[in-house]
Amino acid sequence: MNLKDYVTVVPDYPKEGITFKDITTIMDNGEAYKFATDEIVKYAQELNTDLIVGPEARGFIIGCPVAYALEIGFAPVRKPGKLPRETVSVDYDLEYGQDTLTIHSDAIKPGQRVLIVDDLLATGGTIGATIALVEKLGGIVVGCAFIIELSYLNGRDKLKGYDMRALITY
Ligand SMILES: O=P(O)(O)OC[C@H]1O[C@H](OP(=O)(O)OP(=O)(O)O)[C@H](O)[C@@H]1O
Ligand SMILES: Nc1ncnc2[nH]cnc12
Repeated sequence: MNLKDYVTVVPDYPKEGITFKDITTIMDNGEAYKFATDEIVKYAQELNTDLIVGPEARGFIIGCPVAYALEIGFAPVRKPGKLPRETVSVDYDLEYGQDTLTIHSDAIKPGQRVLIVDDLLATGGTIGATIALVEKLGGIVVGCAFIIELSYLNGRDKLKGYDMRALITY
């Protein structure tokens, strides 16, 4: 299957000059959504993953079915004020803004092999912050998986030394 055929490219969203890659047209096609999930499941198996960690909101859409298929846990990374118990947090930059991410302090057991899953790698800010959160809690980041990588934003340069897998590259 050519997964790229299922991505919808939206010019000038959410701001002029940003070319938005919309994955909802992967998700609303059962075959494409399963194909994308299965590819990440295979990658997670190669890495002997113990736990999936995904940033809100689109990291949940991709990460949760991967965790379900592998019968392992999923730990959510969320924007501030959304997790009810003690958290750790990290500030980060986006392609179009700035934000903070948090995770429950007890979400990861020290030494757990964590695969980080998100829909898209752009500048790498979100994944850099998610890596920092996992490592603060003593987790081992074994890899990062995406549906899409925007290689022209050079996100990988910020994330040297980490194994990365993207299903589609622009
Ligand atoms: O590599 P980066 O430059 O950090 O950008 C990638 C992130 O941006 C988007 O999320 P966004 O923060 O827009 O939140 P959403 O998933 O809640 O829409 C996307 O889902 C990634 O998580
Ligand atoms: N260009 C883009 N398309 C979709 N999601 C994004 N998140 C950050 N940049 C994005």
